[in-house]
Amino acid sequence: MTGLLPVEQAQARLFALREPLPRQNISLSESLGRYLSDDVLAQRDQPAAPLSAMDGYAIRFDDLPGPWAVIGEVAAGAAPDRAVSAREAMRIFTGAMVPAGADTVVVQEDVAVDGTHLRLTGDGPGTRGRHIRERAADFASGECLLPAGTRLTPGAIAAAAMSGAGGLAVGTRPSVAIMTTGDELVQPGRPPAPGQIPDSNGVMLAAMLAGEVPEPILPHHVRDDRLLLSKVLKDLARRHDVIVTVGGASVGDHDHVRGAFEDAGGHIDFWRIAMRPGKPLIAGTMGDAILLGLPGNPSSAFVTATLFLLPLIRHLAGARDPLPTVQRAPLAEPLPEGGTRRDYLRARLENGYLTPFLGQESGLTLPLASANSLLIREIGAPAQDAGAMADYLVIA
Ligand SMILES: Nc1nc2c(c(=O)[nH]1)N[C@H]1C(S)=C(S)[C@@H](COP(=O)(O)OP(=O)(O)OC[C@H]3O[C@@H](n4cnc5c(N)ncnc54)[C@H](O)[C@@H]3O)O[C@H]1N2
Ligand code: MOO
Repeated sequence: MTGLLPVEQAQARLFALREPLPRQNISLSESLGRYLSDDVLAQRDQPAAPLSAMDGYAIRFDDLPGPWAVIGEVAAGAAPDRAVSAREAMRIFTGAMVPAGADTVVVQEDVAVDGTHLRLTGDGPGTRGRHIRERAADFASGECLLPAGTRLTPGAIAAAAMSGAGGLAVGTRPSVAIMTTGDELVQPGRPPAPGQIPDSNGVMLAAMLAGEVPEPILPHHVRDDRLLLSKVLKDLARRHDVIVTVGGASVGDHDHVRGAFEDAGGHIDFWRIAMRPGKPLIAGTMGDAILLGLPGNPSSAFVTATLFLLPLIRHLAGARDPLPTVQRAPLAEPLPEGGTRRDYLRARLENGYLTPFLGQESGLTLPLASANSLLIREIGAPAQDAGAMADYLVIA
């Protein structure tokens, strides 16, 4: 089929429509899901001094098997008030600084103490340095812990906090509007008249974006009226960085999104992608706003949102790797030859094997509820046997 843009080219053109948004400073508690503007460099060694990993006694390994005189105590958060000399031990707790002179911790389960007299009753530490967290074992000052563009997960936020940061510079999140189109749509929960269906794409897209935008998005619905669509698009373009439309992207007499967008002064950058589902995808700009026009079929909307909408939002928010990661797994069953567009088959990865669903029509909604993968079939790919390796994207 001619005139269809390959997926990677379309993604590159989409990202080229606008630079990532400016940076902003935020606190760590607000940073979940944001993308770092700068590398996070450690401002300190972690730990900054050798620490005990257990509750017990700090000793010199060479003094084993004891006995020892207990000369004092050190708890987490305090500095030891003296060093440990030959045949001396200091009571120590998990996370406490190891006193100078000591090089090993013997756990309290392995000793008996009587006043200040300490003796070994168990196996003891075995090796020098046992139960001690060495200085900088986690990371050293100056080390790059998280490169710019990293998504802040709970673990990454913990590393940033431990590095000494109290806040972070991250990319601003784009403001996104979702607009559903189609006279056949009724709000979920309302009874559809003959010929009508519930609007499932609006809530689906809002849910897909939930981790990337500050507030839940309430979709706008607009009838198949070119003039009205044009007015709404113009208004949304003034107020948002990204307008996502769904439906009306194809060639039917009631498919008005491209026309209405141009009427409103928008410029279409590309239309139609060599993918199935999702062929009629539209991308364009109006001022600084980007239009992403998704096809209306539920599976087409889902797949194009996975491959274009979420990556665009991540790109604008400063992500280093905005695209979904391609994984590989063996097929549970044989696959026929690939077609003339790249296929993204709704599939399930179970026990390490990929099974595409029987129903791949893009109008189906139910497969989206049970799919956890999109199995990728390249244009014209040869037929494959069960067990052959295939590319897929994780979607759940
Ligand atoms: N003659 C041609 N017809 C079609 C072509 C083509 O190349 N030539 N392309 C087909 C392909 S591929 C797709 S995909 C669809 C996309 O069409 P639109 O983006 O214009 O979408 P609509 O026609 O508005 O709707 C398609 C389908 O999806 C349902 N829909 C729409 N919005 C929602 C929603 N918010 N929630 C749930 N379902 C929705 C709508 O009722 C239709 O059934 O065009 C093919 N046609
Ligand atoms: O592109 Mo459509 O999504 O093939 O049905």
